Amino acid sequence: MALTLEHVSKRFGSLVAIKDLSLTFERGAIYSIIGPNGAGKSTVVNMVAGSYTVTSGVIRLDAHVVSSLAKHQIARLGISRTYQNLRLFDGMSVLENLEVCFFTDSLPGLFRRGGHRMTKVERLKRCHACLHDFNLADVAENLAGDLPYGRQKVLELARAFVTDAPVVLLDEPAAGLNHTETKEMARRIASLKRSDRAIILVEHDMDLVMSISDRVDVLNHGELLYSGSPDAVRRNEKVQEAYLGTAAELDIVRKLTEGRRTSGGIRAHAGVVRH
Ligand SMILES: Nc1ncnc2c1ncn2[C@@H]1O[C@H](COP(=O)(O)OP(=O)(O)OP(=O)(O)O)[C@@H](O)[C@H]1O
Repeated sequence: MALTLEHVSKRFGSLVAIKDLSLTFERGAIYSIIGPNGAGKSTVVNMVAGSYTVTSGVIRLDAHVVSSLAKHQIARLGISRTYQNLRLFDGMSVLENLEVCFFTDSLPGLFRRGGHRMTKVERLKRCHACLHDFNLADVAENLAGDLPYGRQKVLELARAFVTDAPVVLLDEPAAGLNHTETKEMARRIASLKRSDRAIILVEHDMDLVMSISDRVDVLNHGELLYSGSPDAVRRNEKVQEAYLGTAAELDIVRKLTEGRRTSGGIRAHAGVVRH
């Protein structure tokens, strides 16, 4: 039982963002997709979640072809996600931000469990358990927009898990976090690994990626450059050449600028560090 990408390609006009990509993600593991800026990582997440259509190929969740479904149908099947940039409802409370995840009819892209409409009591019980698990119970009634950035990232994470989705896509969960918060985020994500769930993350922080991933998939120019265990990826010369050398340099920049809030993390593009 798995999420599979079978010969998936994505074009934006003349640009081939993803080229003939085939990957399988089984439940019970944490996967990371890494690669240079523009490699196609977010495009993969966006295709799986239904934000982008595929140009060719098929994406399946078990027996379901998800690549022909709308975003809210995919969410309902059990694929939830976070975004590179926070997408919380700032004017709603922390608790309400979790509650809305159960209504996909009115809010496409958010998740309602397998077509079963839970009672309000069931939903609230689940949300409160989630607040407790994610250490957010003390701010349940606060406005999401009033939380410090680090806790907003935790809330965003909690939203992806509150509905118990079997596939969770995390797009740069550590973007903009300082070193301590990033370590805490890594610990938190690792603790969310379960035999009935696949966690797939796109992340530039190599310490986080290497410390929690069961498998790392390296993309370069929209193609799979290498796939393997963190150790194997670290040792691979092609990966070092295409990405990890740059990532190590970036890590130095990140540490120097640690704790500064950014919209999409501190990332390099053609040698330019963006804030
Ligand atoms: N909606 C879009 N329209 C046109 N081009 C796009 C769109 N989304 C992505 N692209 C292009 O597709 C390529 C892959 O982009 P993508 O965002 O998937 O890369 P990435 O690996 O996630 O990069 P980053 O690490 O910077 O987030 C890039 O050349 C990007 O400019």
